[in-house]
Amino acid sequence: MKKRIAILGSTGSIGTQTLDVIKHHPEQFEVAALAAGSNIDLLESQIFTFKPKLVSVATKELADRLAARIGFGTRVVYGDEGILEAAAHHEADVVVTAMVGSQGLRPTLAAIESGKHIGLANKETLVSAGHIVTEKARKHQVDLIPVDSEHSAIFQCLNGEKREQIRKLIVTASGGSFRDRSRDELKDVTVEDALKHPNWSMGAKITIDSATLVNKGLEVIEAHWLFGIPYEQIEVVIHPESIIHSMVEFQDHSIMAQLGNPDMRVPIQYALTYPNRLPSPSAPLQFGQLRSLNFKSVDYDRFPCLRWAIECGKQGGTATTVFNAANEAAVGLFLDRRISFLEIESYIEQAITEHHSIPNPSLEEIAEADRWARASVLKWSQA
Ligand SMILES: NC(=O)C1=CN([C@@H]2O[C@H](COP(=O)(O)OP(=O)(O)OC[C@H]3O[C@@H](n4cnc5c(N)ncnc54)[C@H](OP(=O)(O)O)[C@@H]3O)[C@@H](O)[C@H]2O)C=CC1
Ligand SMILES: CC(=O)[C@@H](O)[C@H](O)COP(=O)(O)O
Ligand SMILES: [Mn+2]
Repeated sequence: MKKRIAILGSTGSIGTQTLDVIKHHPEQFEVAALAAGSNIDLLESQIFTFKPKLVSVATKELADRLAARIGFGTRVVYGDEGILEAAAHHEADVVVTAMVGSQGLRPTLAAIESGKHIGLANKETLVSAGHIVTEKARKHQVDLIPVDSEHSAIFQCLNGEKREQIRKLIVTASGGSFRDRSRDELKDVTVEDALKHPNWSMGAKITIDSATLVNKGLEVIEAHWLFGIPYEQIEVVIHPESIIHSMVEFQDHSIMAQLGNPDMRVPIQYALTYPNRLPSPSAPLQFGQLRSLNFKSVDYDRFPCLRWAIECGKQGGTATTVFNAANEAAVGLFLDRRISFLEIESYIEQAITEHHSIPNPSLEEIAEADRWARASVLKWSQA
């Protein structure tokens, strides 16, 4: 029987690559539901190709325009309710969370409550509310299968290993668009400069996060929640080639690594086929053409956001919620060219400094902390 997939964020980088994987294995997968924001042109062609039962878009106006263009086979819904409906669609077995930001939290929880296994790309949900998401997944007995390349690598390295025998997780970082620039050289960098990731082609927000190393901070927190490993046992190492996607060191100092070309279709496909594997549309790694693999330790003064993320993770409660929301707000302002690149860091620092973390927060407390951080960053940027 085919596995039925719902994708939240089908028109983005992860969403389109998920559909590419599905297209390569029509005998294995079918699409039950898609949710997008406002790119209804692309969504229309996805509906034509994959024939989902339900699609969701951001607004009623977009839904009406889309419904007028397509036939009757696909129901069109919209807004917050629409995406929740897509997340909980009765014909979906696996939901791929490929939206950006903590707005993915409620749909992810809705999918878990409906018993769907999660292909988790939307790392911000775990950063914002890791204890709630993981506890709900445990209660509903659903798998949180990582899509993020580092976490997929760790997940693959851990196959069959005992958690208590892990010495540490080693998360690799490319260093992002500005890895060869000093802090002084970062003052006047442009949005275009920041969007040039050395190895990966990704959506705008995560590409900026890579440049500040916020992405690596989010990933350390994500690893903590996904694998239940204390922060003290998670190390970040700079690996400029992005060929080793991450590693696990065991008690006996043996290290397992997962390697491959930087192509997200590999971890996406593994999340869909787990525990099995299928041939991949990605290009295989050619060792003969690899010149070298390099590593160096992180300079936490050069990249303070990574240090703050780990500190917030150790603090727990709403500290990571605020770290994440302040970053989302600041990156949005940077992409809109309303603040400079280095101001992203300043606003994150201000937000985590002013916030008093609430331990073991409820969903409402998380929503309130998230709102506070966004509103504060906006206010500070206008002062
Ligand atoms: N890109 C990558 O390689 C990787 C991404 N990730 C994570 O995956 C997630 C997605 O990233 P990425 O694919 O790069 O992001 P993109 O910006 O490329 O895509 C975001 C998607 O979310 C959709 N969206 C936006 N607003 C809404 C809304 N209100 N309701 C429903 N859908 C909405 C967009 O729709 P539309 O365009 O139609 O408005 C789009 O489909 C992020 O959490 C990121 O950190 C993790 C590892 C790698
Ligand atoms: C593809 C992926 O998983 C991204 O999160 C990627 O890891 C970004 O690379 P860096 O954050 O290491 O620059
Ligand atoms: Mn990653």
